[in-house]
Amino acid sequence: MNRSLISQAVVELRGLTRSFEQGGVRIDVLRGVNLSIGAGEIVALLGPSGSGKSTLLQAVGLLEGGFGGEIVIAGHAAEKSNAQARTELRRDHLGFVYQFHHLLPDFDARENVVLPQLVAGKPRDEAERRAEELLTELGLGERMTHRPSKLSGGEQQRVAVARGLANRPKLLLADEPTGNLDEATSGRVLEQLLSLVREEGSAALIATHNERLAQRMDRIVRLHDGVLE
Ligand SMILES: Nc1ncnc2c1ncn2[C@@H]1O[C@H](COP(=O)(O)OP(=O)(O)OP(=O)(O)O)[C@@H](O)[C@H]1O
Repeated sequence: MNRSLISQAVVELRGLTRSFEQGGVRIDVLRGVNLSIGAGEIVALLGPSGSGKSTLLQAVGLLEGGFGGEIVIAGHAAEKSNAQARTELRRDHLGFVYQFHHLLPDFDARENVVLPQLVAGKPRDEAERRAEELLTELGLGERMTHRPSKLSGGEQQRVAVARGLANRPKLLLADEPTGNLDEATSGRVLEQLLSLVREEGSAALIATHNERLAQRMDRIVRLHDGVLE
């Protein structure tokens, strides 16, 4: 990676560790993970089941405590921040897409993309324009007023992608974002996610089991024995 990317890193992990107790046995899942992701860089996170991909994404997403080491988000030392500051870092810099869409069932597709923007303080008309632009880009122009239950699995995940990007995050975190879709749909949705993330200029860290699609990203990192290789 060149120097300009390092200086603009959206996330830097230094010596990240995490252990869990299972049945009285301590498991060291992350054993000193180092990672730097530059602005606009799309990184595939690979590793066998149980290797700690979700745990790593939770650390970067500032969703849980209990980690050792340093987590720097857009130049801010997150592991030293209090809960309020971490919430602000999450809101201002990070977007999320999960394996299961987690859309709000009582709201239509557009409103699901509008709501996080309102929470971030954007005026409603602007938030609606942004939601419509993203959903149209993802081929959901005709589906904006559908509730999640009236959408296919692939459509639901595309709405979740739009929601994850709605606040123009510097970094999109995606944990097997198409893991619950059949292979053909998964491929199409991941293609769309990648092209939209590129267009938007966000960086992304995407956990996936799909080696073929991982090859299309800027870089592949692999979790093995608790470290990245
Ligand atoms: N809250 C927890 N308490 C105890 N053990 C946990 C907890 N969260 C994760 N683990 C353990 O940490 C290890 C890594 O889990 P993680 O979900 O991060 O792996 P993963 O690579 O995302 O797996 P998969 O590809 O199957 O989703 C597993 O052994 C898991 O059982």
